[in-house]
Amino acid sequence: MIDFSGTYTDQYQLTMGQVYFKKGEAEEAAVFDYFFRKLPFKGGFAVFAGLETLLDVLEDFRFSEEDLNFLKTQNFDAEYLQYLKEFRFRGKIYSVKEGDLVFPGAPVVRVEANIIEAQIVETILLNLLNFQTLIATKATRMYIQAKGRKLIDFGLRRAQGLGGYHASRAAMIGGFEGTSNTRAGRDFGFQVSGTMAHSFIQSYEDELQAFRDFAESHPKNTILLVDTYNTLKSGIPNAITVGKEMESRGQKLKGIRLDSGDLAYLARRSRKMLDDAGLDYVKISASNQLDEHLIKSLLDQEAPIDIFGIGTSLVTGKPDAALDGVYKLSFFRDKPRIKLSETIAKVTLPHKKQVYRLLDHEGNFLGADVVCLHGEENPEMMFHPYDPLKFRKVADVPKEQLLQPVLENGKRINEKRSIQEISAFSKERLAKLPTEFKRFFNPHLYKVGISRDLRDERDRLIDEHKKEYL
Ligand SMILES: Nc1ncnc2c1ncn2[C@@H]1O[C@H](COP(=O)(O)OP(=O)(O)OP(=O)(O)O)[C@@H](O)[C@H]1O
Ligand SMILES: O=P(O)(O)OC[C@H]1O[C@H](OP(=O)(O)OP(=O)(O)O)[C@H](O)[C@@H]1O
Ligand SMILES: O=C(O)c1cccnc1
Repeated sequence: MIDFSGTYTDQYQLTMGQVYFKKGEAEEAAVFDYFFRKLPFKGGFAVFAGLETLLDVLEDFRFSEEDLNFLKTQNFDAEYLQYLKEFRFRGKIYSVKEGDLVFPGAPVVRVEANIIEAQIVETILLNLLNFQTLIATKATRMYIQAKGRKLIDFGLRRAQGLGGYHASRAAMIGGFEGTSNTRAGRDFGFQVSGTMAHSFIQSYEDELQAFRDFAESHPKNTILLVDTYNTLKSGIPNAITVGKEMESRGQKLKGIRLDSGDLAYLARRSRKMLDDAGLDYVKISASNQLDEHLIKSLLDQEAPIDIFGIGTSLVTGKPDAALDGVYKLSFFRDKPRIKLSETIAKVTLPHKKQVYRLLDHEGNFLGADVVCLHGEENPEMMFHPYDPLKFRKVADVPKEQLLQPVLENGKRINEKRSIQEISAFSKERLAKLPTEFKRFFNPHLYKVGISRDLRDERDRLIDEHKKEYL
């Protein structure tokens, strides 16, 4: 759908690449970590999404003729352009499983590749993972509040341009059951659904005829929009007339949609009118600037709404514009690397690393991940990343290893997982997270600590760098 060839990047990746190439360092091995620093939506968790999209892109990543012709105009050297012509991503990637819950400070993805390859894929990796993780997290927050009601993505028209395409994918991972986005349905294999716009009703002289024609044309999938003129005096009575006519033809009206006014009041009144007419099977759907807070509020008001249609707040991640995920070098030319910062929380963690999730004896999440050196089998202690007074013994706590190889020599190790599989897995993981991390207000802080060996290595490198400036 979108052409993700070589120029879909920040140009500094390519300019740095030329320097490595000219210095003969193209084959030097590097390790980068993808992680984020802050949970969006003041929430207690994030849902990792976008991995399969990234793997699709990386398996096929190359510079097209058009890319190379453009780069010729950007003052790159001819030999380097020849190198880019043959460029393939041949690296290895370790990752948390797509759909899993992830937390600030712990590596979510580790890229091991030669320095040029690892650098060139940075932008696309961040672009895909940051956005889909943000939207899958938002969708999951709505899924939790909807308590089993159906969620439909209506967002394409309100999305930030092409972002709507991947927003629909991420929404499905988060627990949406359908989308109005036909292209996303085509490409990702999930349910596409549609009701009708106000323009359709407006185009008729009377609402009833508009409803009748639609029902005749789409008898298996008729959801009537009832608020164009007057929901209770016109929309619902006309929907009941059409529902009855459909019954006489052996068909069933699927639903009605409320799109303005007091949705709780109107849903209650509509439900009663439909039930009294014997149309208790007709579903009530609601839309109009909804988000997780309004879904909660409507259900707290006991609004009998079966389906929520959500656009803007879902696909834009409102009110958080982006996930702040970053990609940092942790190992290069056989040496651990660190990035220093005035802010201690921003000092990066050196070395190839692994992440362990702490579990209770039933396999539920305890509420902490430990980042350690790759190869540490069972970290014994977990330290707060920068508060020396906070640590705990974790040697006897059951753990699971989160970073698993997913790509080797540029090719997937396992079969591509379907969205349905990823979404189901995500719900399994969500069920393992204690409720205090899922509440809206002041959720419990999920801890991400570091092992003793990793802490010592980081501190040693900080000292080493500091000495240079004494
Ligand atoms: N019972 C309710 N409790 C809380 N929020 C509600 C309730 N009913 C509707 N809302 C929300 O309140 C907002 C109302 O929006 P708005 O002021 O634009 O009214 P409207 O009904 O869309 O008006 P208009 O008739 O001009 O389209 C929407 O976000 C809607 O989802
Ligand atoms: O969560 P939201 O961003 O509100 O997205 C959903 C809205 O989009 C549509 O309205 P629109 O006015 O675009 O079209 P319409 O004429 O069909 O109502 C729909 O009727 C919802 O109100
Ligand atoms: O199918 C719908 O009802 C729909 C689709 C997109 C936006 N609003 C509504």
